[in-house]
Amino acid sequence: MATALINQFEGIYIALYSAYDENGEVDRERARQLARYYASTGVKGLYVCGSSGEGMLQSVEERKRMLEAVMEEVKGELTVIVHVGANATRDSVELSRHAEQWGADAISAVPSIYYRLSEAAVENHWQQMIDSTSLPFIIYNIPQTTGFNLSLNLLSRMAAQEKVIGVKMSGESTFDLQQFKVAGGDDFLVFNGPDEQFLAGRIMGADGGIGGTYGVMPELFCALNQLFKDGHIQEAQALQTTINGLIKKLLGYPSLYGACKYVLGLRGIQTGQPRLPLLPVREEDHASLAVLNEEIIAAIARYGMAAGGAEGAKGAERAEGAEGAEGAEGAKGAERAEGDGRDA
Ligand SMILES: CC(=O)N[C@@H]([C@@H](O)[C@H](O)[C@H](O)CO)[C@@H](O)CC(=O)C(=O)O
Repeated sequence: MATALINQFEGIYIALYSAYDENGEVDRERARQLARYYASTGVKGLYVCGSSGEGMLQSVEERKRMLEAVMEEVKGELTVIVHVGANATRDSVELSRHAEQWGADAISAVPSIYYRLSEAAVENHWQQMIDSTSLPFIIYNIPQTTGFNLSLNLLSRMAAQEKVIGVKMSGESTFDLQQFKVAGGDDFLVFNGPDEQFLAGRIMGADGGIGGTYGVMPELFCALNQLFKDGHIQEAQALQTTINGLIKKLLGYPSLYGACKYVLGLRGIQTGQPRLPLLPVREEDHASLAVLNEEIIAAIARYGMAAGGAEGAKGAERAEGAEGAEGAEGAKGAERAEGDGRDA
């Protein structure tokens, strides 16, 4: 039963950006288009309204609209995990029930933020969500933004419940990740959070990853995951290095989400600007982001996902630095894809 759960949920999940119109309102059509975009990339699923999805900046109704659009588009095709974490427990419970009604596969939540809560308060907050549906629950541990450090004790208590199937580890310590995997047991899912450490997380016991930058390079993370699964660690390390070069550039902009959303826009997938206080992308960054988009597309082409996961990735490592024909094709593809698809 639990092994079946590991098989059902392990893999690569896009921490989905939310889709807004030009006035910053949740845009159902755009959300559907965004979800559709990922359906053919090889990812396992989507993580909706999490950090990258700005769930904490949205009203309960907006979060419901985002999820509904996603479910309308990819229900049954992709595994959908919904972040239902909110400051007020009652909002989280409402979102949990809504997620179940719409057929989501699992719910997940950070602790309530702002108040310095005791462990007992956070445990109760999560428990209310767990008890409100029959859905599996995945703890979202991201201490650097919530200020709450999930203890091994609380994790172990929670993991003892059948409905608590895993934890998303967005802290930077792979030691913590490993300790949580050991405490939860082989049947307990652990998702890597920091995209820059995906391979490290996998080596230390993660069953997959949930990440925001996956959104602009899902194929690369799928290839990386496959390399790890096939035991090609050297090739995997080379690909993680390539990925990190791209992530480093994305992190160099004042707004990571703005940069990623703009890159998606260049591919014809419009999601609007991030919501304030997250900064919008600056006009002066448009040109360098267009170049970065081409680099990403060229890397995807080099890693030959169309030619098939690990095989393509191995070939890409051999071609690295040699300016292979695939790379040039990828860059041309990027030019073709550019069109007029930019955010206003
Ligand atoms: C702290 C943080 O936001 N971490 C991100 C990463 O995807 C992160 O953006 C990436 O590693 C770049 O640093 C994810 O762990 C968050 C996430 O999955 C989410 O959006 O819910």
